[in-house]
Amino acid sequence: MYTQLSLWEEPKAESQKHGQQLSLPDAEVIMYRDFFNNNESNEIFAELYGTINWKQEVTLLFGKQVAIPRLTAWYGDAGKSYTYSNIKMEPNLWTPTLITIKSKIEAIAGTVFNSVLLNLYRDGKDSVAWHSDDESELGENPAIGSVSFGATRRFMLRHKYQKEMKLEIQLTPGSFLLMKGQTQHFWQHQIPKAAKVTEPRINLTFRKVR
Ligand SMILES: O=C(O)CCC(=O)C(=O)O
Ligand SMILES: [Fe+2]
Repeated sequence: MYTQLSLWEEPKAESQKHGQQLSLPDAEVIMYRDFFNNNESNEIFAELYGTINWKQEVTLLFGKQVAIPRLTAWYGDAGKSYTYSNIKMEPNLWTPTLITIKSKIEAIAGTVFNSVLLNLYRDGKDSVAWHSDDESELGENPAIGSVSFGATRRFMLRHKYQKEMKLEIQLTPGSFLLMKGQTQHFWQHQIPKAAKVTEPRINLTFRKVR
C-alpha cells in the first residue's frame, strides 16, 4: 500500500538536535518525538482541553452548511485574522501556556510564529481531510510547527503529483512535527478517522500569517 521509502533520514545538522527528518522527496518534514515529556504533555493537555475557547465551526460543502469534524480555536497576535476552510477566524489572545510552547518550538524551528490553530479531535470520529497548508497568507514556503497531546493518531502524507508516494507516521503525545521548505507545494496531509480511538487529541499548528 505504501511506497517502501525508508522512513527516516539521520539528522543533517547539530541544530536539528533530536529531530529525525522524514525521507520524503520534495519535502522537509522533521519529527521531534518526545519534545515534551509525559508529565508536561498530560498537564498541557488538561489545561488546553479545559481553558481553550473551542468552537464548532461550519463550512460550506456543495452549498450546504456542514459542521467540520473537530473543534477548533485560533490564537495569535492581535490583528492577524486568518481564513481556513472558508472560515474567517479572529484570533483569541495568547495564553501563557501557548506562549511557552511557542517559544520552545521557535528555538528549534528557527522561525517566529504569530498564530496557532488548535484542533480538538474529540475521538476517532473526528478527523481532518487531505489538504496542504498552502493559503496565500502563509507565504511561499511556510514553516508549520505541529504539536500533539492526548491520543495518538495516524498522520498520513501523500505526494500531490506522484500519488503512489505516501507515508504515515504516528503523532504521539508530546511530539513536535515541523513541516517547512517546499512541503506544502508537493504534499498533502490528513488525520483519518480511527474507529478504535475513543480518547481525545489536541493538536496545535503554529503558523506565521503575513
Ligand atoms: O491534527 C493534525 O496533526 C493536523 C492538523 C492540520 O493539518 C491542520 O490543522 O492544518
Ligand atoms: Fe494541515
